[in-house]
Amino acid sequence: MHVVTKPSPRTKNASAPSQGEAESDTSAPTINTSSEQDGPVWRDPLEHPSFITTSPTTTMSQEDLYPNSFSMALQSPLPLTDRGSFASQLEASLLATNMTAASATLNSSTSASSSSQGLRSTMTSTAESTSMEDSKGDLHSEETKPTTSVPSNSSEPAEEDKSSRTSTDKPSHHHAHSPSHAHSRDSSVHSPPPIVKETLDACITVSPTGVLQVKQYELRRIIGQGAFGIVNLGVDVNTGIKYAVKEFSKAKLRKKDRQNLFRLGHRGRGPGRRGPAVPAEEEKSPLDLIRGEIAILKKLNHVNIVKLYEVLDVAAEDSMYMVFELCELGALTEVSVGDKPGKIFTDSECRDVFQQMVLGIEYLHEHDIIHRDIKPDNLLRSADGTLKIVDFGVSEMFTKKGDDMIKKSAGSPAFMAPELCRSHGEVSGKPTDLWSMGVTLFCIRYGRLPFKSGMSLELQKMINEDEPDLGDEQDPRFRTTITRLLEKDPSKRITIDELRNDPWLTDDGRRPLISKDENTQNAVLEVTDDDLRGAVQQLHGLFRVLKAVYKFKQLRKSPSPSSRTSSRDRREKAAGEPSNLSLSPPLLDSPPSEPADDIVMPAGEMSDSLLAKIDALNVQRDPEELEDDDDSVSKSSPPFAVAVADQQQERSATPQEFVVQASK
Ligand SMILES: Nc1ncnc2c1ncn2[C@@H]1O[C@H](COP(=O)(O)OP(=O)(O)OP(=O)(O)O)[C@@H](O)[C@H]1O
Repeated sequence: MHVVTKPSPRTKNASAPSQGEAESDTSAPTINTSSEQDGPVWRDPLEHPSFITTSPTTTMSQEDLYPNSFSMALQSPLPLTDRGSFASQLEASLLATNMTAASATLNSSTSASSSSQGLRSTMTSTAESTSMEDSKGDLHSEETKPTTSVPSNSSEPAEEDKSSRTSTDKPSHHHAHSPSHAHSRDSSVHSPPPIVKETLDACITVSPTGVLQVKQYELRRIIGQGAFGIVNLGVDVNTGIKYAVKEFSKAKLRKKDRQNLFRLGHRGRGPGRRGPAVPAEEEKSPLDLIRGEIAILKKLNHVNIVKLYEVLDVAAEDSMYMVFELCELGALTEVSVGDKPGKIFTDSECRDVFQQMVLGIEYLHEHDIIHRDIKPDNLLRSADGTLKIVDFGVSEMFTKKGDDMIKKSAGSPAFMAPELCRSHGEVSGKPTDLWSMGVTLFCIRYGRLPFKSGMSLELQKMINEDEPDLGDEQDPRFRTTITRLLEKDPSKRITIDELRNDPWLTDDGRRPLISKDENTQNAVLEVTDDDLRGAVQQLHGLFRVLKAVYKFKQLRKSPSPSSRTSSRDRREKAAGEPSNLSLSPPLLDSPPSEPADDIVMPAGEMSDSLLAKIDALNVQRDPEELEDDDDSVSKSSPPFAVAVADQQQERSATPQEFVVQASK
C-alpha cells in the first residue's frame, strides 16, 4: 500500500532533472558502474575518519580519502585519544559532541561473501583497523557489482513507479559544481528543489541475497548511528544512485515526543514554535513525529545544505526512513576530546570550509531558520568536498520575519553560546549559530575546543567568562575574526553580513563570497501551517477508515504493537528466511475498487497464506526489549550523546548498547 503525497502546487512546477542529467551530474550521488577502473570512485563513508569511533584506540590512515583541497592537511594521522584518561575523555566528549555514538560506527558488512550467508549486519567497531580493511575490501568489491545484481522484488518496483505518479520527479540531483571552494563562485548555487516524496505504507522486502530493501532502496550497509536510529548506505535499485537512508525508531520518537509534550508543550523535535498543534488525544501519524525536520528540509534548496528526497513509513514495523543525499566523505572532522589535538586544517582549508558554512547559514537565516546545532559532526562533505549542513532535528523555523527568539536550549554543550548557558529566557537565535560556527572554526584551526571541561557547570562558566586561547596565532586578521565570533555579548557578536566583508574570510578581498542575493535568491517558499501539517501526508476520510480496518486485522494477527520489529532487527535475523516477500501487507484483504485520489492501492489481495508467511517472517520482539530501547532515549535527555565503554565491549555491543545517549 503506498500513499503518495500530491506535490504542493508550489513545487509542482519544479522541474527535476532527468535521470540522464542526474547521471552526468558530478555532484549527484555517485552511480555504480560495472568497472572499478573506469567508473567513478565511490568513497566509502566507513573509510572516512568521521565514521570511526573516537574511542581510545582509533587508528586509521587517512591517505586517499580526500580527493580535493583537504588532501594535504589530511596527511597527518588521525587524532588519537589517550587510553589512560578515557574516563575524563568520555566526560569531555559528552560535552563536546552528541554523536560519538554515531562515530562508534557500525560496520555492517554486506559484501559478496556475507551476502552469500544471507543478510547479516555485523555490528563491529570500525575502530578496529582489521575490520576497516575488511570493509574497504567489501566496499570495493561491492562497487564493482552492477547495482541490478540484486533483483528487485517482483511486483513491488512497478508499484513503486506507480506510487510516484503524482510526484513527477525522479530523485533530482543538484547541479554540478567544481571541487573545493569553487562552488562558492558557481552561478548555479541552487538546483530545482527536489520534490520530497512521502510514502506512508512503504514495503520492506528481502532480496534473495538477504539484503533488506525499503521501497526501491536497497540498504547495503550501516554507515552511522544517530540518536533515533541508524543511517544506511541505500542504493536505488532502479537507478543505482546512492543515498543515505536514515532509519528512525518510531517507539523512540514517540517516547521523545511524549517527553517533549510534557516538558515543552508542542515543541519537540522539529520546527519549534512553527509546529502545528496536534490534539493530544489523537495519535500522530508516524511521520508527524518528524514533521518539523521534514517541513524545514522540504523548503531548503542550497548547495551547502543536505537534500532530503523521500520519507517513508513502514506501517507494520517500528521503522521509518528519511532518504538523504549521500555525503560520501562523512563529517568534516572529529572533535578532539582528549589531550591530543585533532586534525588541524590549513589557513586556506579553514577559509574554504568557513566560507561554505557562511553561505549555508546565511541562506538559513535569511529564511528564518536557526540551525541550533552547528558543529563539525553536522558538517558533512560530499564526494567532491562540498560542505553540507545536516541534522535539522533541533532547528527552529519562524513565522514572523525578523523574529528569531529561541527559548529552549539545544545543541551540544561545548558549542553552545554563552547566552544559552546562562539564560532561561528567550534569546536571539541567529547569534547563537554564529557562536557555534566560531567554535567549529576554532576546532578546525587549532585541533581543539576553545572551552573544554568534563563538568557541565565548569564548562558553562568557561564559556561565559574565559577568553579562548589563540596560542601564537600569527594572522591578526584571523585573531579578529575568531574573537568577534566568540564574542560573549550576542549583540556585539559579528553578524553574517559583517562576515561577508571580513578581511580574513575574504583574504583581503581576494576570495570574495558570491553576493547575498545570489546566495539567497532561491527563496525558501513561504511556509504555511498547512505546509507543516502537510509535511506528512495526513490520513483522513476513507483512508482513515481503511486504516482502522487494517489495524483491526493486524491486532488479530499480532498480539501487541510492541511485537513490531525494526528493519534492523529483521535484517539481523532474516538470514535464511524466505526471500522476496513483502513484509508490509496491503491495506485490506479486498481493497476497494475505487481508491482515493492520493492512494495507490496494492495490486493484489492479502491471502491468509501470505499473512502466515509474513507472520513467520515477523521476528517477534520482546515487549521489554522495546521498553529498553525507549529507556535509551530517556537516558538521553541531555542534548548530547555518546558512547562506548572499552574496546572489548565495543566488539560485542549491540547498537543500542553503544548509545549512552543522544538526542536533542
Ligand atoms: N546524508 C548523509 N550522508 C552520509 N552520512 C550521513 C548522512 N547523514 C548522517 N550521516 C552519518 O550518520 C551518522 C548518524 O547521523 P544522524 O544524523 O542520524 O546522527 P545524529 O547527529 O545523532 O542525528 P539525530 O539526533 O537526528 O539522530 C553520522 O555519523 C553522520 O555522519
